[in-house]
Amino acid sequence: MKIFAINPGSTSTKIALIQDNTVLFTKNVSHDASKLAEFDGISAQLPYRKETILQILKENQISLEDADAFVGRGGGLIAMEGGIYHIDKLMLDHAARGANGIQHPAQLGPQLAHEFAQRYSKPAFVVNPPDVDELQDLARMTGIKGVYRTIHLHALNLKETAIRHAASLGKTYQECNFVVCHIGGGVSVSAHKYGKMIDGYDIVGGEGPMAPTRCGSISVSNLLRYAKDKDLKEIQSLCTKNGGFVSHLNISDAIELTGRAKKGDKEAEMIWNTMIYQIEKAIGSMAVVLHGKVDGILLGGGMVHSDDLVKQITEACQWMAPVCPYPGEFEMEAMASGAIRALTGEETVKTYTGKPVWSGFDF
Ligand SMILES: Nc1ncnc2c1ncn2[C@@H]1O[C@H](COP(=O)(O)OP(=O)(O)O)[C@@H](O)[C@H]1O
Ligand SMILES: CCCC(=O)OP(=O)(O)O
Repeated sequence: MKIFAINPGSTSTKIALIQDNTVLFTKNVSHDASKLAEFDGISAQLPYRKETILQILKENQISLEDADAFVGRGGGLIAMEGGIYHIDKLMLDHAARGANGIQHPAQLGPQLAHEFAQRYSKPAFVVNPPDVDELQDLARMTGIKGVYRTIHLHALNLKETAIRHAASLGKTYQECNFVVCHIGGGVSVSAHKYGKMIDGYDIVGGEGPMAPTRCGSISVSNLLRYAKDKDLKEIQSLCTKNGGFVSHLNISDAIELTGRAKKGDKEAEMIWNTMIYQIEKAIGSMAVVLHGKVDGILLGGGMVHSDDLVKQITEACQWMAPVCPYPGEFEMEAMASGAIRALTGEETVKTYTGKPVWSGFDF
């Protein structure tokens, strides 16, 4: 079966044509930040991202006529169970307007997959979007009455990495406990207990470790002091695109940051080591969530290509469980294999309800 997968990210659009387990064609287009800044809101980027994809297909003489399904990374959706979802009218509406209040390019995924699927009259799916919420009750409560936690993170890659690592141990995802991280443009750290992601962070809401484009957790009073004479939008953008490395040095590229550190830039070195330190602390807290019964600490994402990052995390965390690096991501393959499971009937396809998967405590 041939699947066309579309993964719009904060700085890139990744596409792949995958047949069964073989990647026939893949391309990662980086977008100039100033080009993306021209658009007013994420959904306004849709025609530009679509045109970019059509151009690549044309240049590489790729036909989608015989694709069996189209799959997009989801986003902008109301908290939902993990799984494979039909892209329907309600999902499209929520993705287009960012119904969860977050603006992230992942919400273009369903819209793009739907447009291609319509063109070729084929089905369209979303697999484990960032809005997957399988939190245990204890992870939902906060210290403010009426305010409850929900999470937005790299659910697709976290779950796929866990599924693959479990298989490498001769087990299923449902038989293992893992702390799983995605260390890329955003940084996700999560606890997976017997096939459910029971805790994690809202990495577009200002939770978790600092990341190249995100400020991460910060004390409320520090933030209020900082925000006193600033616009709310400016503060929100620290949580999604202008925090972290960008706030400090106006760059998001970890290769450049570590390059500067190697040349003796003490500030760059401190920022790099601080991010890693915060990731280590987050891993420790997720190991506690699992009561120390951890079959592995799995590291995915682009920055896991850095030997220094893997070495530091391994030294700090290997006393808890084996640290296993998976540099890069399995997002394209995860989307395609989800679509194949949907087409073969191996996994039931869910319908997006637009209602939060959790609606409050009974007390
Ligand atoms: N060899 C490397 N060393 C350090 N950082 C790297 C390396 N390769 C890629 N990266 C960094 O990984 C980040 C992008 O990760 P990626 O997982 O692709 O992002 P996203 O989560 O946005 O898809 C960038 O900051 C990039 O500089
Ligand atoms: C919306 C959460 C997923 C995420 O942060 O993705 P990127 O790292 O690609 O921006």
